[in-house]
Amino acid sequence: MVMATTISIYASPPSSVCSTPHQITDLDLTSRNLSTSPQKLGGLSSLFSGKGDDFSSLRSDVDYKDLTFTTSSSFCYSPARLVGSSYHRRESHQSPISVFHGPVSCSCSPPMRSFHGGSHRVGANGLFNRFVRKAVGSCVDYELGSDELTFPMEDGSDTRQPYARDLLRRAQLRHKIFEDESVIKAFYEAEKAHRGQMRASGDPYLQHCVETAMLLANIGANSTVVVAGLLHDTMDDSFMSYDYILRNFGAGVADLVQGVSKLSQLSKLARENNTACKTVEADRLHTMFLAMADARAVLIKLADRLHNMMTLYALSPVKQQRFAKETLEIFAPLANRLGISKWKVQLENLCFKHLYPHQHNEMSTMLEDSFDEAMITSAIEKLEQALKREGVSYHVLCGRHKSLYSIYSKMLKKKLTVDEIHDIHGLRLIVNNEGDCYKALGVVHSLWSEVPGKLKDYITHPKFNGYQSLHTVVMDNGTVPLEVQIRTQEMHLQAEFGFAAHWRYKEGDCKYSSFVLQMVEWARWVVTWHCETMSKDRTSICSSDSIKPPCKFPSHSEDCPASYKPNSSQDGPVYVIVIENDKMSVQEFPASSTVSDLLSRAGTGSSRWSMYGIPAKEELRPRLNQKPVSDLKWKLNMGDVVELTPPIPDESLPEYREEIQRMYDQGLAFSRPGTMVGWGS
Ligand SMILES: Nc1nc2c(ncn2[C@@H]2O[C@H](COP(=O)(O)OP(=O)(O)OP(=O)(O)O)[C@@H](O)[C@H]2O)c(=O)[nH]1
Ligand SMILES: Nc1ncnc2c1ncn2[C@@H]1O[C@H](COP(=O)(O)OP(=O)(O)OP(=O)(O)O)[C@@H](O)[C@H]1O
Repeated sequence: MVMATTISIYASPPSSVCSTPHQITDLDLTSRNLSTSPQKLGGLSSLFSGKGDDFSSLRSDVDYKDLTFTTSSSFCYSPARLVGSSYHRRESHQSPISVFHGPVSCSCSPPMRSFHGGSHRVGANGLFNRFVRKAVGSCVDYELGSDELTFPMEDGSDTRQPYARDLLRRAQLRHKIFEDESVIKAFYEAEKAHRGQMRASGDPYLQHCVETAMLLANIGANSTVVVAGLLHDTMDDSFMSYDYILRNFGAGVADLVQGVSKLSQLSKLARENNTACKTVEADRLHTMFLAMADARAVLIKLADRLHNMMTLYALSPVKQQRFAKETLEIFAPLANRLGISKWKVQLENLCFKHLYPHQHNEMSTMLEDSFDEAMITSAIEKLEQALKREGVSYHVLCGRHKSLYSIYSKMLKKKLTVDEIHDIHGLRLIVNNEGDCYKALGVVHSLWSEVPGKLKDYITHPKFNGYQSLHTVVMDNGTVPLEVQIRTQEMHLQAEFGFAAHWRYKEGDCKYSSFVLQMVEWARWVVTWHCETMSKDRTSICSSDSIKPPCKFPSHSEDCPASYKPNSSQDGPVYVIVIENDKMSVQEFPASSTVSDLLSRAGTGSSRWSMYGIPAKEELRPRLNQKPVSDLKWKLNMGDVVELTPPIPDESLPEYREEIQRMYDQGLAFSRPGTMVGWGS
């Protein structure tokens, strides 16, 4: 739920605070934090003032407020930084009215013509599409080649769809990017594409598109990503084609929408097969998602999933469970890898609530009083003043509440009671140099009493992975433990992007090949680059050699080892989805493997040769991305889907023949004389 904080000019994100005298340079696209920055906020400030539907049990649950890019999840406050900051500019775009909650009012609802539920893909069958288009009365024919927009752009002139105008106006009040010409154009295209479609919640489908785009806008995504966010479902759930999007919005947007569509298909496949419950395969899926699509497509998919999770109540309990499981296993870790910990926290807490309602309730009740935002903000103020008094300057001072799910996981993992978790409240201080780390530690210990045995000096004794920081736990008001982490900017960047990166620390990095590590690093940079903080802060970030990206951003040089591009030649493995006997698996193959290599691994291992002179396994009749494979030397690419159809056993052949004959006869009976129906097309 949303918490009001007196000091947050970030319109009070839920559970964190932050103060930065100079400039926030970290790239943690995180969550619920409070921070203070005397000079400039590097973090985003675009905020929602709305809040999650029924997530009121705890403030650590979803709220739509900020998705700050600031140092790990922070509430930021500082009088100085208000002046001329980008923050200020953005804040003026905030509105107290949420576009997200509650259905669009009845008076302006779109016409109901719902055919939602199936996915009618474009291009697979033109005849079929035209038929369905007619049948469902879709008002748009995307294959006609019209580049013209069929909606009036002028405000007020689109009298046909007042609900849409209303939705757009509300979105514009919340974020300036919705006034961008390309975004308005995309909005109306999405409206046209989804007209008449409703969500299970009863809301117009368009609302989901806007909410997805809004989530993206709030983490600072640029207009290309926001436009693609608005159109993200058009290829799957309407008849808009890749070419149409290309003509109207350019290749950048069309590729992103196609990327999201592919991710949606894979995710559906994985969900139906419960693939993600196997750790190894879930891990391959994360990697595959990042590798096969532009990292920004993953970002859009994550926003889409986050909004779907926020409205999960509208689905049946069975579906709720399925979505929540997949989200916890695939999407929350992806958000973590991309450094968007605000989304990760929201996704995890929502999954927690749906998958373990009993434990969630218990923890919510137990921690209701502990999640005291005022405590963090006052601790920050206290430390800020003391640092000023002692002449210790700093970059960032921020705080956060540990999320409900993170507390629960830590209790399980370390077999602790809630009272034994000392970092439910945490502060992080980023200073200029090592000497200041120790000075600041002295200041902290002079303000609060130290909990014996909890001081850790990872600066003098770095962790094996290179992680450096000072940690201490002190007692606030003599009763509440407060963890304080103190580090330099370089140490912080190492902790976010280097070998000691937080996602690896959380996941345990030993299992990753350098390929995966490079890819995640690249994806994080891409995502960050396309969001606001990165473009502002890259100079200072790149000043540290240890975490310097291998070449100049945004584009890597051709020979850069970290320049992962989908389908480019890579030494790393490829992950391929194999569907055999109706079972899906995610398999790893060395780079440059072929369909033939896959076949040699598949099946039950018959080594006999068929009458055509190819091994019997080729009788598995492989289909690659839905097309029969004609050349077994075809190279496998990341994210390929290979279906293997087992040979028809000899004894079943007569039965099959009879069945085919029956279908054939029926087909002829229903068709016009001389026309073949269903066969040979
Ligand atoms: N990025 C990153 N953060 C780390 C790493 N190690 C520790 N941290 C951070 O530091 C916090 C405390 O770590 P430690 O002081 O080592 O504490 P611990 O031994 O894990 O046990 P607790 O005191 O129960 O948290 C963690 O919760 C992380 O936020 C690391 O390798 N990488
Ligand atoms: N003391 C702190 N002050 C500010 N931010 C913190 C602090 N400790 C962790 N964070 C940040 O909060 C986010 C959520 O971390 P979370 O509480 O889930 O795990 P953790 O504390 O890092 O690890 P663990 O649960 O293993 O102790 C991360 O971005 C992390 O960097």
